[in-house]
Amino acid sequence: MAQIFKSPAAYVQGRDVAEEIGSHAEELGEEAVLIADEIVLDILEDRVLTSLEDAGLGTMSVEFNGEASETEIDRITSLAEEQGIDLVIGAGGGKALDTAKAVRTNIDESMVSMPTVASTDAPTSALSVIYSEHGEFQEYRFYEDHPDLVLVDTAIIADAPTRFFRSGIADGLATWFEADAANQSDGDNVVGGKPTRAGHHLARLCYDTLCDHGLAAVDAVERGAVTESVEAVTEANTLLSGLGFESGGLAAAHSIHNGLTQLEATHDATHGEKVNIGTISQLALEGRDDAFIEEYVEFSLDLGLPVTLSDIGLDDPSHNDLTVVAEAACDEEETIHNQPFAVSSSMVRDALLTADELSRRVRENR
Ligand SMILES: NC(=O)c1ccc[n+]([C@@H]2O[C@H](COP(=O)([O-])OP(=O)(O)OC[C@H]3O[C@@H](n4cnc5c(N)ncnc54)[C@H](O)[C@@H]3O)[C@@H](O)[C@H]2O)c1
Ligand SMILES: [Zn+2]
Repeated sequence: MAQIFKSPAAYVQGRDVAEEIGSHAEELGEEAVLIADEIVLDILEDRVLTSLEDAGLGTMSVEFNGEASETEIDRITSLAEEQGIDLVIGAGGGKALDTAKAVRTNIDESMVSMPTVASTDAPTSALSVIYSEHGEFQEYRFYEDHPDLVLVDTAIIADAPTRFFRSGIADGLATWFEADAANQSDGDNVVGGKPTRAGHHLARLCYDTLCDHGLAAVDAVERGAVTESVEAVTEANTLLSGLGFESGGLAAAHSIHNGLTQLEATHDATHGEKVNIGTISQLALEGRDDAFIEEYVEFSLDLGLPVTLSDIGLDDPSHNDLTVVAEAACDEEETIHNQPFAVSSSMVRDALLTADELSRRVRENR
């Protein structure tokens, strides 16, 4: 199988770049629709539409209802078709962006992805995670095309609740451990090929950037400040993590995350928060040295990330609950089989239990 690397055509990041969207997007279409929920429209609708209109584009906005569901995608697709839209602009968190990607694919036109939180690596990818109207996971949908432009205004990112920013760091830290496992096992990446050196090394750069700048960036975002560390971590959470996971490959941490979503009690934890439990469990599954796992848990605690099952809503989960998680994580379609050794559901359940106990001990000894 060939090595494949894919990415968005352009990435623009900086303080107040939302106001420049017109100059970056003017070649992409003539009639633009902005898809964002009420909170996000409040934050940027005026600025974004004015900039697009100044660049000569026609504009409209559609309020996103909050769920990346088939019904919502169909509703917005019909509106876009009626209005002759040829440029879809998605703004918000992962769900708004995943919805915009699906609408863009339905109408087969251009797309700008505008994350307003650095909470996941969804902004740069060519896939959507689709849910039922009630928020149950349904499927991954893979697309031919990436967004034509990803535009990230770091003033908006720094102003958003810090919890999103921390969650994006967890999603980004996992990227390296998973891409490295996929590389060691000669596994497949998410864009249908083997990892390139670029995919693997961008995942490593993501990890190093987060280790070097994560704590000071969280401090800055707590106060709504934009610093060079915030720029570095925003790029790591968004661009490096996105390219790293798609072109480098996923492995156990995200499969364990997907398994955890089977339990209703975890639904209040963010994507990145559940991924962090997946990462610590992956390290336990791999049999990493005690010192290495403990250092990772310490870093997570310093960042304000969850480390135990009860931190993500699972107080005292039953043996049966953890078996459900572990079995879902080991589904034959899951990326956990990119680990460089055979993985069974009992190994995953025991890794979850071990990671939980180890993290509890590290926290108690602080
Ligand atoms: N497609 C991919 O490659 C990919 C990758 C990772 C995660 N995901 C998906 O992304 C989703 C999770 O995304 P998420 O964690 O961003 O959460 P989300 O999209 O569910 O929610 C984001 C929330 O933040 C609010 N918000 C956005 N910007 C804000 C701002 N500047 N200030 C205040 N509030 C703001 C929104 O109103 C919304 O309530 C899940 O559905 C997950 O499956 C997809
Ligand atoms: Zn993720």
